[in-house]
Amino acid sequence: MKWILFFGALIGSGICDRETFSGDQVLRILAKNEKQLSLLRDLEGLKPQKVDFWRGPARPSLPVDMRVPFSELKDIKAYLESHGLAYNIMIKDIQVLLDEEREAMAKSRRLERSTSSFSYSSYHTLEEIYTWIDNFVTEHSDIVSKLQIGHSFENRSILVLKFSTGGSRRPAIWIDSGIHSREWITHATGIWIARKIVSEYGKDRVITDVLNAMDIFLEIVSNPDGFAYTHSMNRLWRKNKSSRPGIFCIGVDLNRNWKSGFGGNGSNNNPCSETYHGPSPQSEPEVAAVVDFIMSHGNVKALISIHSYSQMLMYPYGHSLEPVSNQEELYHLAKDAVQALYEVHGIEYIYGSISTTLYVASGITVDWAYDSGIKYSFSFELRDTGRYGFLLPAAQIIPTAQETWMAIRTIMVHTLHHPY
Ligand SMILES: CC(C)C[C@H](C(=O)O)[C@H](C)S
Ligand SMILES: [Zn+2]
Repeated sequence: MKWILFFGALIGSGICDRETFSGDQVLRILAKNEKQLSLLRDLEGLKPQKVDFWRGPARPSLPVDMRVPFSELKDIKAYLESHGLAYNIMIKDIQVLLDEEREAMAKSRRLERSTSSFSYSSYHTLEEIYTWIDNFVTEHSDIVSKLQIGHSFENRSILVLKFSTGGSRRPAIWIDSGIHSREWITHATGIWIARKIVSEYGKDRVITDVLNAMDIFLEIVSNPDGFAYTHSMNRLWRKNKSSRPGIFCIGVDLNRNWKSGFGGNGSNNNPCSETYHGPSPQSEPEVAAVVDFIMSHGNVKALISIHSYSQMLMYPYGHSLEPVSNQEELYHLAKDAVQALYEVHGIEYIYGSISTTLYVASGITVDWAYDSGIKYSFSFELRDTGRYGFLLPAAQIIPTAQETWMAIRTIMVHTLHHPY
């Protein structure tokens, strides 16, 4: 009984309230050389957290975006200045953007309730997305079904939409979004793409051909625990919510927990790091569920894993600078996909292999997919390039989804025309 009173008091006292970010800033730093990059890396994974990399230290030519808590701002700016690290302020006060985002969501929710229609140009909670999935599947039961491929660490269902016009174990395309929970634009894009697939079947020759020959699997919320947490407690949470005895910090970076290159450079064995790889490959139920599903399906021919932000389209490897065997093909396919994306709203993406375009990252989804025989494996980094970062305004959801769709469509049709 005592414990209930204690925890009740704790919650009542606001100690367990949602994290706020008043006065927190996102600094963009241009490191001139490797030494300066390592000075930035030294700030990673400290407890209490001194900085949160939104775009981690990669190469001198790529800017580093770093969220700095208000309480650390003075010290961190002094540290940067003392080491000759030039920076500018990308976001002056994170909480202002968060308040605007929450206000927009509340307004949209009121409208949705009154019109009982789902707004594709708004962000939604986990419960709203799961309800939408059930309604969507009911409405399009001729072509869509809902699969539960497992449960998250906190025992939430892990759901996948299957788009199929028949056959059995047809060659398939896998798309996932939301593996990093704070990348809200990816879930919203996934929802829009689901509706686009059903609306284009029978209209768009390309999509009709794809779905007459292949199945599409779409996992919109790949990290349900983390996503729920971004709504309830910490909007900027990236990892899952797993905890283990004796480990002080919560969560594993689900995009470092895959077998290929596990534990290598570009992942961290510090549980307090945002890129903590976990105790072993596939230790996390959210990753193990996808591995089991794809391996037992055995006929997935393309995998697309959607992240934000930076406006990049990349292919393996992340864990190595070595080119993959069909690098030429992936390069040209990425080029065509990025061109198709550009033609929608004039948004420019860069493209190439992960390790040479962004940074070395080990234990990532697309490296595992490629090494498991899925030769058309891509990772998207959606909008923007840092003006809003993970806090992309909802007004950009539909334009982002429209352009991303054209790139994904390009990859799908290439996969259809190049069976293997
Ligand atoms: C393919 C990888 C490198 C994606 C990347 C990450 O997981 O760090 C995003 C920046 S979140
Ligand atoms: Zn990500």
